[in-house]
Amino acid sequence: MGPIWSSYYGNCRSLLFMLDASNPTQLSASCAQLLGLLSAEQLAEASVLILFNKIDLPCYVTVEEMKSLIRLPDLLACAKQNISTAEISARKGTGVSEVLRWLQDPHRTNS
Ligand SMILES: Nc1nc2c(ncn2[C@@H]2O[C@H](COP(=O)(O)OP(=O)(O)OP(=O)(O)O)[C@@H](O)[C@H]2O)c(=O)[nH]1
Repeated sequence: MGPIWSSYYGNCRSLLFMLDASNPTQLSASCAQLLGLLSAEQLAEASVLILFNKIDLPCYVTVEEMKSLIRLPDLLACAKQNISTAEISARKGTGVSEVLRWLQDPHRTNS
């Protein structure tokens, strides 16, 4: 779906980017897609929430290691957007209330 994402950039204020925390083999491709989104001019004002999903599944790489592999500290420092992260399990519902709070937070954006 990545090639058509740009059709949805207009008026986008909030961006939820979901990574599969149970499958590190997708990490580099996901990171490249994330960098593309963060560098899109139309998304410069958007608030970004990076979701590490499927934390209920075992994985040989921890979420902290994944954050390091995608160089999250550098992204937070260099991106124009306000970026937050959350660790969730969409299947079990873990962390989903945090995501809803983020979406409803009026201080997250200026508009
Ligand atoms: N264990 C677990 N499974 C999940 C979670 N979220 C989604 N899934 C399952 O992952 C499978 C793929 O989900 P999709 O929503 O189709 O995601 P996708 O991006 O198309 O596919 P994947 O890359 O495999 O995640 C489905 O069987 C979902 O039920 C989760 O948090 N934990």
